[in-house]
Amino acid sequence: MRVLEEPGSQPTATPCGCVKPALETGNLLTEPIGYLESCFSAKNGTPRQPSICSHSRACLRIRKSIFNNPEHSLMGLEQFSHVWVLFVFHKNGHLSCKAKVQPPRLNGAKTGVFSTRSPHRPNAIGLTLAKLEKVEGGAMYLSGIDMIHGTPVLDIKPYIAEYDSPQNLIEPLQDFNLQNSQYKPPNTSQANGKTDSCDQRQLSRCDKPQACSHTKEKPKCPEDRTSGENYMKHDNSTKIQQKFPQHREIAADLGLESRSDQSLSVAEERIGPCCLEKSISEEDTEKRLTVIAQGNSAEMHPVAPPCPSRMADAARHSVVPAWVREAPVATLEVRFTPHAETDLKRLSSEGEPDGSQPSFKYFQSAEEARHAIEAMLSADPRSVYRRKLCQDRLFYFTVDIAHVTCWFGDGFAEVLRIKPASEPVQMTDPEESLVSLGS
Ligand SMILES: C[S@@+](CC[C@H](N)C(=O)[O-])C[C@H]1O[C@@H](n2cnc3c(N)ncnc32)[C@H](O)[C@@H]1O
Repeated sequence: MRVLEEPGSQPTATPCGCVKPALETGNLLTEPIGYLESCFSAKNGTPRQPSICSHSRACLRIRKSIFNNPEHSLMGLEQFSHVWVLFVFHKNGHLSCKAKVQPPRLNGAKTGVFSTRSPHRPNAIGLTLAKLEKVEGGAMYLSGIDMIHGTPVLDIKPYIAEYDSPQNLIEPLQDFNLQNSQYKPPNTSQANGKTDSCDQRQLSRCDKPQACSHTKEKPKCPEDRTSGENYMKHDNSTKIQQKFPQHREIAADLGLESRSDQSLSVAEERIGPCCLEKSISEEDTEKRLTVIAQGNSAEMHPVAPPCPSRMADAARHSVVPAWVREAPVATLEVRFTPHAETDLKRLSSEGEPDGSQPSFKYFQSAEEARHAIEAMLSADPRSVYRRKLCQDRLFYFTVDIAHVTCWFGDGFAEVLRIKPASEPVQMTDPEESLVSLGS
């Protein structure tokens, strides 16, 4: 194997004579394409991953200093449902990082920084998969985010399941004989030595059935999502998980359905939609999976003898260490005191004098705000330190215009008070106006 020599860190001179950090050395000078307007104003209480709170919303406006016509850069993006957001953890406080970190899920134990999603890494770059709600001019509206207000965004890329998810490989692996490693081409065009080009793959999404029949889902034509009216109040009821209702039922049948969606997604990811379908389509109704309850998590082991398709399924699905799935802390029950309930109602009706319009900037209703608060708290947003040593301390966070005060007891979080956020969010980019949170 060729060893790559580390290039010198000398800056290179461009033809025009100016000195720029060299791309070749990886010394990239970044310039944010925009600064995120997010419903989270501070790190405290912000979900640790985007999947935790589907109602969390944000807007990204492409800066005019990047493109004269920002809307040109977003052309075509509205045809995608999800985007990767690359951003800077600008509120890390410092640049240094450690080789080993303590992710909250490991409850104090250490692991290598590159095996985690820790914000503290050599290059403070974050990666979030967000739902793209709408594109409007030079702005895109996102949901399911875990970044705070003012986060500098470096890049946006469309999420393409066919490229980005092992579960969605274009070529089914059923014909891949794992024992003799002989690959049988799945169709004639490939048998002729031709493979689909990237462009063909993309175009085929709408025109013809996809090769992978995992989800039994009909391919969808992208709808024009530029025309919606008000993004921030967009109906966000369609969740990705709803694409697999049959899997939900089966998982429930297997005793995996839980109050949160966590165990189910574990089931789906562990054995995959294909396996789940197979386990009931076979006449033998004996459960082919053993469910071993471990605390609040469920682990599944296939007990049937491995068959080629099962092995192919295993090869197709991604693998993660157990600690990622087995949260050391239970999902918390979230309660609101009567006082907090009243606060929430008052806050949501303060927008209009007659109380007809909610005053939230990102949430559509008090109910949605409530769901978001529940989602954030049930995932226990406290640091390991706080969880272990400051159990009895009050916990505060701000989401949208709500400043939430709560406390944690054994297995629950209780919201005590919700008042209007008083601190306006500091702007990161002075040239551009961001949505200001707070009153
Ligand atoms: C664990 S990181 C994961 C981010 C991303 N999904 C990833 O995997 O790279 C998410 C946490 O980063 C913190 N965070 C979000 N935006 C930040 C920012 N701009 N600067 C520093 N920390 C931030 C919040 O505390 C949030 O809970």
